[in-house]
Amino acid sequence: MLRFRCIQLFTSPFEAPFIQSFKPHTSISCAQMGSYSTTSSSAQNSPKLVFRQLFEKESSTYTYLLADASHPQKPALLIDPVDKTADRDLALVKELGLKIIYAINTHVHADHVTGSGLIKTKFPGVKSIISKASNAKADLFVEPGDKIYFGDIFLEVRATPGHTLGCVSYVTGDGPNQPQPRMAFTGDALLIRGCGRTDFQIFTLPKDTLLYPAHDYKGFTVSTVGEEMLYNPRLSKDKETFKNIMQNLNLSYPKMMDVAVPANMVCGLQETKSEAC
Ligand SMILES: N[C@@H](CCC(=O)N[C@@H](CSS)C(=O)NCC(=O)O)C(=O)O
Ligand SMILES: [Fe+2]
Repeated sequence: MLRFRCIQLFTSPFEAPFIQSFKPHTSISCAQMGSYSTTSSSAQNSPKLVFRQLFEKESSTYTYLLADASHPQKPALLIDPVDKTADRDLALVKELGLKIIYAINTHVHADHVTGSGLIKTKFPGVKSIISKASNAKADLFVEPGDKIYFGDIFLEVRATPGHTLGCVSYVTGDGPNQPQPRMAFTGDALLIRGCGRTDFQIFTLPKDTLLYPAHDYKGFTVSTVGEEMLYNPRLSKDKETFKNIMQNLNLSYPKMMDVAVPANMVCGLQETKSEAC
């Protein structure tokens, strides 16, 4: 049975929150690394993706900026913004002539405070998004299978459990006018040649899907599903070996844990509680 959910349908998807939910989950698809923009070759009016991979060095966090440059209003979103680099990211949004509409988190981070709340105080029209299952506060809650539109481009929400409660990945669409190859923003579920915890759902995506995690501790910037299936030293092992590796990581308690988690449950602005979310 197909269930369709649409939160606040306005004249165009980016002018207001526009999230569709299709159950059962329909398959999706987009770009490349660093500074990237692409136009689908098949249709003249197809969306043009603007893509930037941004880095916050204290927590080794990647923030991703995506926008639909073909749309007159150039709607943009940030995935996993960090409070310390929110101003830098917003300055880039302005320089590129984009309109930020969403601040999205893959999960409640333990190592840094999200920039969502801060971004919303500077741009009150921006909606924060996180998964419903995370139990964190936000303007919009997504579930696996939901589609988040910015202009004519969308991200599908994919459940990628294991790292934190309700942690999800955001995957670009595979519709006829969506940029190719697909891109998966994996949060901490899958790191390049590593993982925060496992997520085998990522490996059901096409092998040329570009993988963009929330962190990198070794200098990598992008990988593919095919590469990680072959060379990820954790996920290429059998289940027992994997369990053994993960039980013996001996990672230290994240320095920011006691500050970051409570703050990230309320959009990054703990003092003002829910108002900023
Ligand atoms: N030392 C850092 C925390 C490092 C850490 O625990 N990273 C997490 C992702 S952030 S929740 C992780 O899952 N790492 C996996 C790995 O293999 O490193 C700090 O103190 O902040
Ligand atoms: Fe994390």
